Amino acid sequence: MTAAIHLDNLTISYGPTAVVHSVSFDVAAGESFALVGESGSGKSTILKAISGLAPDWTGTITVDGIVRAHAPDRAFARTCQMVFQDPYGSLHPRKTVDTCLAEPLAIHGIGGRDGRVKDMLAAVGLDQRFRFRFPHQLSGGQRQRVAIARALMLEPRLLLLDEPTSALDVSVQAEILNLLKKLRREQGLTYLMVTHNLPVVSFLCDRLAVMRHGRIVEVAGVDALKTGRLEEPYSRELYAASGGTLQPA
Ligand SMILES: Nc1ncnc2c1ncn2[C@@H]1O[C@H](COP(=O)(O)OP(=O)(O)OP(=O)(O)O)[C@@H](O)[C@H]1O
Repeated sequence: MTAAIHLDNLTISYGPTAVVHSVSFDVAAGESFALVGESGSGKSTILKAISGLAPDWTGTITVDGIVRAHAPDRAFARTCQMVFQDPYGSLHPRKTVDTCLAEPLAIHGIGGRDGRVKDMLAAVGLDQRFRFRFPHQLSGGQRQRVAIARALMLEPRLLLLDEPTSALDVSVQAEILNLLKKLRREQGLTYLMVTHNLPVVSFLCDRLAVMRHGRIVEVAGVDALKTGRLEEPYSRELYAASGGTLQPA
């Protein structure tokens, strides 16, 4: 089976500095895969390179069977979308929810605007009365629902999720995690997700890669995380720091 995401020997730089070094992994279609590790280890940079926001990379990036070029690629947006940590920053402050959701359809010349906006609001659990509000008239959780709805407007098969709940209050985090779980099940989505939060990985992911200093230290199934049986010393350190009880590797 073709991997939904295939990264081979991926090295990513900002100017003269490489921050991700020779990273390789596959994410299967329908899988939910997490990147975890300390701050600055290069997790977000991997998502940015896949989505075209960090263009200085070498190696191979294949998404849904198509090898990514370095040039902008409009068709890519219909396959794969990114959701950012801060929904306030990612939504235009002077555009209503309606405009924000309809925009991707207009850009890609897709019809059925009204029906699709209404359906997508319902899919992310937002009442239709939110349709003509502006971002500042929404709560943080509602804004993140809008950001997720916008990402799904073009019916992509993959979502790149960059700390999608870490800017939210704890009580709201659970709602958004439940929503992401439901959407993945209903729409057969593939997730590649960056998070600091190991309980989030246990809840939402099938496998994880642990990163440190721009390299992958370990790839493991979520069972190894749930049972405290990660193998590499750094992964075990990270797990213990999050309050987990280690078992023999
Ligand atoms: N636009 C940029 N220009 C230059 N350096 C950058 C840029 N964005 C990130 N970096 C650097 O690249 C490295 C990796 O950053 P990245 O954001 O990918 O880490 P991360 O693992 O996602 O961290 P965090 O968990 O804190 O978000 C860091 O050293 C960071 O300072």
